[in-house]
Amino acid sequence: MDLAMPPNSNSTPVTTTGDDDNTTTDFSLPPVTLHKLPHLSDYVPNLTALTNPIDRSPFYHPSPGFYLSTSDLILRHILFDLSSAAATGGGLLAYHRAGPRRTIRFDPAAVRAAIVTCGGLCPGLNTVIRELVVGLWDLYGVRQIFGVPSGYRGFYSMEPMKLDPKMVHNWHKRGGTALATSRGGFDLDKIVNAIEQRGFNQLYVIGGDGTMRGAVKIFREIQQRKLNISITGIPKTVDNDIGIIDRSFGFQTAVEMAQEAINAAHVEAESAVNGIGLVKLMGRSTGHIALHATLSSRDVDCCLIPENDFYLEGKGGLFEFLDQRLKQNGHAVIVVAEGAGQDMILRTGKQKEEKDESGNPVFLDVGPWLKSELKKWWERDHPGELFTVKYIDPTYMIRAVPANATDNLYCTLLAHSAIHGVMAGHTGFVSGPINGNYGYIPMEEVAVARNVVDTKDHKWAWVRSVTNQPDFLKC
Ligand SMILES: Nc1ncnc2c1ncn2[C@@H]1O[C@H](COP(=O)(O)OP(=O)(O)OP(=O)(O)O)[C@@H](O)[C@H]1O
Ligand SMILES: O=P(O)(O)OC[C@H]1O[C@](O)(CO)[C@@H](O)[C@@H]1O
Ligand SMILES: [Mg+2]
Repeated sequence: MDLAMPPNSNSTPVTTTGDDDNTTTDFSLPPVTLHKLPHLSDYVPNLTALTNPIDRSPFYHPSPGFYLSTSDLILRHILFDLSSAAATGGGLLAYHRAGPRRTIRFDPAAVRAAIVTCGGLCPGLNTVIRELVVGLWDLYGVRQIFGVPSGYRGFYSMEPMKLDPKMVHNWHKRGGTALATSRGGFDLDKIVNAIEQRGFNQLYVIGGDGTMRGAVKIFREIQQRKLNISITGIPKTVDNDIGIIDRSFGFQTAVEMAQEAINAAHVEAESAVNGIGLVKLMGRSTGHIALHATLSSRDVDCCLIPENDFYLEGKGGLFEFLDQRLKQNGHAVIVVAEGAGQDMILRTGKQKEEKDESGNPVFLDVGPWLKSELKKWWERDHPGELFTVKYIDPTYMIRAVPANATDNLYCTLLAHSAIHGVMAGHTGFVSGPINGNYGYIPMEEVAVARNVVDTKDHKWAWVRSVTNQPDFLKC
């Protein structure tokens, strides 16, 4: 296929030569729409402008092209069917690329950076903290770096911890977050007042969707008060439920850990007569961990996720399927994400209303419920026949471990991207990989973008073809 793209054109004509018959067809590429990236200069007059100290780094020796400018972009979608107007109808969306800028807007000697971790654990949290500290220190010469303990509430209720490279040296080898984390405790006024009182002017907020919604509020309040404070979000969620970015850090590590649980469930199930191995995995409202662990393991007979309702009884139901599987193979492995099947679990009115401290709905435990339903079914339909369900709940084990090698490298790139953007004066943004390259995405967009499993796309079809499980669509 030939592509002809004249520069400086709003709507870009493209000529494609047919693969089969050499015919040419003319299409046109729509204009690029660039997402505006907030900058301190939007509301702070007379900002400092300094040459990037990386210029003097003995390690980097910046060559032409090392520094990125506002004209360096990443397209949000890189795959198009040019013949479909809908594919490109709204224009091509683009983000600014992440990386060092020639001019920085903070004097490193005047920087007081604060790092906070919020929400649940995720492999790699400590690596991100470590790399923020080491990156600020080594790349930019920042010396005043603080950890805010225990999530958002720590801003106004606890003393910050002074951090330096020596202190964080081994943190990437530890699971959890050395700063501690929490849910709830978001009090906007108290938080921004504390930030002002402590003199923090760079905020690195590591967390999931809830954290990003909170960070947007802090960002708006900072703008409202016209403060020379830059805030950036580093997306963290073991569930991989944050949208726009390719995937969240720690997710691959969690999937690897999940596979170990599936292996154990498979061994247990195989070694019993009519054995079922049941594994519950994390995934409050998305089934990415369950899906990816199922695809990589290949030992799973049925994968149940929140995005795909299932039912137990009758034609096309789980019990009918398991009956067949046990007859064929003598064993079966089920993986269930924690948010799946919630509608089927009986709960009191009070339980329906229950929320955690951050306002997330509290789910009933689908694992023990399903185990008990399986047992009831077998006793009813196969009285006297041998049957075993081995239930494994590795929920917290998969997120409490240190990051694997891939996630560790990813965490470093995320941290460095965040630092470069903040030092350049950007604010209200999130760093993350988009189609394999790192970009800056307005925080407001990330806070509302969700990444759920699309049960109509090829990946879910792949799961179904690997497991041969029912589609659970009642006819
Ligand atoms: N809408 C919101 N406005 C302000 N703060 C919020 C909002 N939603 C959540 N938060 C705060 O963000 C923090 C983390 O939120 P939450 O517990 O939902 O975890 P998360 O960031 O989504 O991470 P994860 O889901 O991976 O555990 C909490 O302190 C919570 O109070
Ligand atoms: O028990 P905690 O710490 O509230 O966290 C549980 C939740 O955190 C997550 O790991 C991330 O949101 C979910 O999968 C899970 O529902
Ligand atoms: Mg969340």
